[in-house]
Amino acid sequence: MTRAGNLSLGCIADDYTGASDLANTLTRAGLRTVQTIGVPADDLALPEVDAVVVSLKSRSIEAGLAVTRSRAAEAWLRGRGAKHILFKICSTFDSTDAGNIGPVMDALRADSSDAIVLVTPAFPETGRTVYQGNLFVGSVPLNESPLKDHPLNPMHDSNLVRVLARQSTTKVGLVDLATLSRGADAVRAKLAELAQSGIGAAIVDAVFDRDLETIGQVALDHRLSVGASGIGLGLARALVATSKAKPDTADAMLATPVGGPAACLAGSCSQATLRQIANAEKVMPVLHLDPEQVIAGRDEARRALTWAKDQLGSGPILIASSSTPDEVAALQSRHGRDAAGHAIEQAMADIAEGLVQSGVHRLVVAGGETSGAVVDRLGIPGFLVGAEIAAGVPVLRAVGAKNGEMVLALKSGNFGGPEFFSDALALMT
Ligand SMILES: Nc1ncnc2c1ncn2[C@@H]1O[C@H](COP(=O)(O)OP(=O)(O)OP(=O)(O)O)[C@@H](O)[C@H]1O
Ligand SMILES: O=C(O)[C@@H](O)C(=O)CO
Repeated sequence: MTRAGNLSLGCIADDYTGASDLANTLTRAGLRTVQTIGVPADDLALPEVDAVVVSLKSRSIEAGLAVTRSRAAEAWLRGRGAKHILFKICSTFDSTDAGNIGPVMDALRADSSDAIVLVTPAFPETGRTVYQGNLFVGSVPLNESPLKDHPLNPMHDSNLVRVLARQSTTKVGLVDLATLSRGADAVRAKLAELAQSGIGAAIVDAVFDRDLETIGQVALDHRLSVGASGIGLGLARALVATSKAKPDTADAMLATPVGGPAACLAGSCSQATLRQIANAEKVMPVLHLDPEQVIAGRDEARRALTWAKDQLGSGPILIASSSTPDEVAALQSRHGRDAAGHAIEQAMADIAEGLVQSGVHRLVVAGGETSGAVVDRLGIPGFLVGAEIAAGVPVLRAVGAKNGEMVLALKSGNFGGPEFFSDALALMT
């Protein structure tokens, strides 16, 4: 292992599951990639890589703090030679009018001196496409998708030009699909025209991977871009095509099994996760936390750990806090959105810590904020990217962890097929 040196690509992800989604995409496209948790300490030994994804937990924190943390990550990545930085946001543009996509983009743009920033959350492999600036989740606009009921950032507007303009100090424009279809030079010309008229950020339409390839080529002319794994794919393909990075796979680094008991934790309340939990009930013991009791104190986490210790010898288990949108809304109206979310995240972190102390070294976590709380508590500094469980969700091998060898899967709430928990455990040997 050597220190990461001359990076082709530096990435700052606003949550941990999003970071592993991006690290997965970059790895599959041929970039040797490592995911770090927070800005790495100087003595963290990292393998020789093309890309580093610094995972932050900055999606739902106060905007000023998100800016400060993102800038610290930016400084570290630029210091390792990264010429281009991708600020990785959620493919469903998770944010509020207070941020944090706009404020972080504005700060990183000021640092990069780019006249205009390309922004696209499109990730066609998972059904996220952008047309005329409107984000679609599968066949429906964002504001009609399950994201309208998100516990932390309900999305009520699918027009990203408007959404981003409300959060940013710059004017926001659009590069539409018709321009994209005319190729990289047409996109360059459109961006120059927008920049000329004082527009500092452009939502870029993308429906197919070929659109992302065009966007990736153009983005490399700039020092900063903003988007989800789709633009990561475009950037990676452009870097590999121009031989700025060597095609490789991380599989060789990840060969040795970890073994031992396995557990799953679900804090995501997305429709996809609720369905995956229902299916897991058929194949493993599932404990549903009582969210009221979680908020009342730490006894609920202790109850869950006692239950888990009795079960772990017989096979994998799942512990879930997840509830339906109506139940989430009722809990939030009694306790406040942030207080409820924070208490449940900390209970999940308590449970994860107890599970690892009981010998669990294979852990699946569903939900970005939930994964952030868990990984922080376990003190894991970084991950190598292994096999792909589902689009956007790889097996992760911890590096430099104080708890010894561990494999994890950090699942974005909306990702994975109906049998995700079993699919993950089958690959996490
Ligand atoms: N029963 C519940 N009632 C209210 N809030 C809950 C409940 N269960 C979990 N939460 C909170 O809801 C939030 C879920 O966010 P999280 O990021 O973990 O999942 P997600 O948004 O579905 O995933 P992603 O960000 O990857 O799309 C967390 O703050 C979690 O603590
Ligand atoms: O882009 C996505 O949808 C995911 O990587 C994510 O960030 C969800 O939290």
